[in-house]
Amino acid sequence: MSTAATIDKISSIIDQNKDALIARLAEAVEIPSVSGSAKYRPQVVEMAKWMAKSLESIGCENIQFKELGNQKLDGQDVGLPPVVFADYKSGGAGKKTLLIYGHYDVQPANKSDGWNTEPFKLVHDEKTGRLYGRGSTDDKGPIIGWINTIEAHRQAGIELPVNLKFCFEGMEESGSVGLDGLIENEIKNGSFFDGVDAACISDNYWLGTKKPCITHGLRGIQYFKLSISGPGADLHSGLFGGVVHEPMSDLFQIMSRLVTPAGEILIPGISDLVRPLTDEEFNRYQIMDFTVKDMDDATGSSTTIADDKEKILMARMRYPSLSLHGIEGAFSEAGTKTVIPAKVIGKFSLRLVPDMTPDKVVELVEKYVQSEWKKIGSKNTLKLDAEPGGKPWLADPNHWNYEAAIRATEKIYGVKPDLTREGGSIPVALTIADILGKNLLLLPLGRADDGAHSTNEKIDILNYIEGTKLLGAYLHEVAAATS
Ligand SMILES: C[C@H](N)C(=O)N[C@@H](Cc1c[nH]cn1)C(=O)O
Ligand SMILES: [Zn+2]
Ligand SMILES: [Zn+2]
Repeated sequence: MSTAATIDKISSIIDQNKDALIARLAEAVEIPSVSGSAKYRPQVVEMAKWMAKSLESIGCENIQFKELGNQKLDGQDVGLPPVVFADYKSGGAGKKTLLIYGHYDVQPANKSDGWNTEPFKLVHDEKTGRLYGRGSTDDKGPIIGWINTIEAHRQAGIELPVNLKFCFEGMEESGSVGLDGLIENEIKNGSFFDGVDAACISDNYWLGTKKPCITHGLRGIQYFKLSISGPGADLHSGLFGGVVHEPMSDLFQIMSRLVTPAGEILIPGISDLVRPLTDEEFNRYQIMDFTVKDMDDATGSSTTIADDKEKILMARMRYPSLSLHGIEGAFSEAGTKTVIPAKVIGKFSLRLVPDMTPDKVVELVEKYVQSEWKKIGSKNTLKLDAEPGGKPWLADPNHWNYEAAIRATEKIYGVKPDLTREGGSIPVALTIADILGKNLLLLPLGRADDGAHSTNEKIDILNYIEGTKLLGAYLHEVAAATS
């Protein structure tokens, strides 16, 4: 059978399976595998077991739970969720082997954050053809897409044209703690990664809502927690307002000196680390199929800082950013409590681009925050904690892995995909690319307006089903590619 006929046959089985594939995603969404909170750790482990069971059901072998030890979280000592390794051995000599990475953990979600539906229940909106639920697009839909496509091959009696090695982690949304070390150790002492020819991750999004893309870069991330404490307990502002240095006023001072409302990072030395823009790179932004409206649709507003396409694209893909995320310990409920919080923790992060490194960023931020703190002259105590960082990643797209993904996209969607860089971060990407020394590609399923990390996260059924077909088509195009 020709590659095109095989892809058609697999695609028609995926279409027939549609309801079952939605039910599979629903099962996964119902497990609240939130990695960032100690309270949900048992559910993250439950999700690892669910993954292992699903991988076994489609014929994977050598399924292993790689334990990573413990971590301190929310003041407790909790076990890290395991990394799930599995092999899909297709048999037959001379087949390529692909490493597939994904994550089974999710960001936190509460209905009270502003969700229209229960976040850990997959809700099918028949009118729009959308599936709402935490993890639907980030990253449960995509990782289940791999399972779906293998299942369709087995049902069609078509051998997979490549061997697969799966690496699914449960800590991606919380800094991928322990994963780099595990991979390094496995390469030194184990054999799981032997024979890998290239790698693919499906864990990002199209640039807009209509046109697929493939992605050759990610920003890195460095997250900070800035604690300011002073009074021995929360105080009455009538009795102590104007009398003591207030932790919250100090924190606002420091936080407001990190970034301007126009997004300019105020920390000296950061912009010097950014790789200069070349004409060739600028040309890539000019030809990307993207409008300001696409960004407005994705944000549900007209609030872009820049008004032209190239500046918006570069702000997301090639420049660093600094975002303020929240304040722990501050009064945040409805009503008018007149309290002076005794301790507040400001949360902020920087997205990193080539040639920034987490270590260098931590050094610059620490130096700046300490110097600003001295200027404030408060008697309170400041402590800055840096979370584990993730480096940026940029790949050369002139590789058979990318050519295969382009052809697969053309077959499924009938268009040549945009070649993009992603603004988000996948800390392990650089490890896979550098330590394994193999080409890595990002092949997204979801759209820009999916609301990953946000309220009402969704994946369109079209993206989930066509995306499942795309992953299958990609495997066939990889097999057909001349390396
Ligand atoms: C791009 C990927 N789907 C994702 O959302 N990654 C997270 C990773 C993260 C979260 N905290 C630390 N790293 C992201 O980019 O925020
Ligand atoms: Zn993700
Ligand atoms: Zn995410």
